[in-house]
Amino acid sequence: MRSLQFSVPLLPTSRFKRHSVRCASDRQQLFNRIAPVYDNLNDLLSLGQHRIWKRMAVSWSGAKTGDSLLDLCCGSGDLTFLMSEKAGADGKVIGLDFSKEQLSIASSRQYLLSKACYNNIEWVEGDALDLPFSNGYFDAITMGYGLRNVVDKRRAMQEMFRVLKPGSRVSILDFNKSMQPFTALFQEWMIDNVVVPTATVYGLAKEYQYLKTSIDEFLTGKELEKLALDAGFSYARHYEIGGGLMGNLVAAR
Ligand SMILES: C/C(=C\Cc1cc(O)c2ccccc2c1O)CCC[C@H](C)CCC[C@H](C)CCCC(C)C
Ligand SMILES: C[S@@+](CC[C@H](N)C(=O)[O-])C[C@H]1O[C@@H](n2cnc3c(N)ncnc32)[C@H](O)[C@@H]1O
Repeated sequence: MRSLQFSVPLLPTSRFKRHSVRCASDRQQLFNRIAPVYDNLNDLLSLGQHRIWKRMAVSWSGAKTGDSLLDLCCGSGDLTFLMSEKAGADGKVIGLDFSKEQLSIASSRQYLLSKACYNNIEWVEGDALDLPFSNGYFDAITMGYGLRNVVDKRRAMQEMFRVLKPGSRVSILDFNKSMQPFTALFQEWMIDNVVVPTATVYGLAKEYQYLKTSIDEFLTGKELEKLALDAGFSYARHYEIGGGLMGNLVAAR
């Protein structure tokens, strides 16, 4: 899975195997199962809007040419590819995920899309709760639809803080747990009446029903800002996007 164009100081990967995987293994299996349809369903269900939200997330990360960048919970790589375009040939990008199936799709997309700058990408199978990187290594981090899915959000935020350089930013895109009753009801209605019925066609009803539970159990924008400040970030601001259905937390170390 790892490409060998450049070498990032990875800590021994056995750390990944020792921690968190077992308790997170249901989620890992869920993301392995949905991998074959994940990209198509995102385009269909969001009417392509997720591509705009992802561009916004990358722009908020402050990533620039020559940077060392990290895309956490990269899945099939949408944000990693956008980060790769920002970093350019002199930069490097790591896409990290714990789902082998998602990483395998990401890696084949890298090959099929065959843009020269994508040579700066390395795919790493690993745990967002126990990052195999040294302190203060990255110039910017993105995480798209990942924080809601990790079993320990506080730990994930602490790990992002640890591997970021002082002054650098993390940009975290996810569903917004809205405080507006109409937005929250509309979001729930969309999942019950559009998302789950569509996923049912592919035999993935349960996997997409999980979306609703995970949003219920997620944090509001204000709570996310507090989580980041508690983890040590000096600045944190949550923006509602996509008509309030989505949110993006920007935090600076
Ligand atoms: C981007 C989408 C889903 C990502 C996604 C995230 C997860 O954590 C999952 C977990 C388990 C299974 C699947 C996923 C998963 O696919 C698609 C989002 C679609 C929205 C629910 C609906 C968007 C509605 C509108 C078309 C947007 C209108 C915006 C307008 C500006 C008001
Ligand atoms: C909804 S997908 C998002 C994929 C991609 N970032 C995007 O925006 O389309 C969530 C991803 O988080 C990954 N994930 C969840 N918990 C993780 C963890 N503890 N460590 C690494 N990856 C994790 C899953 O395997 C899955 O690929």
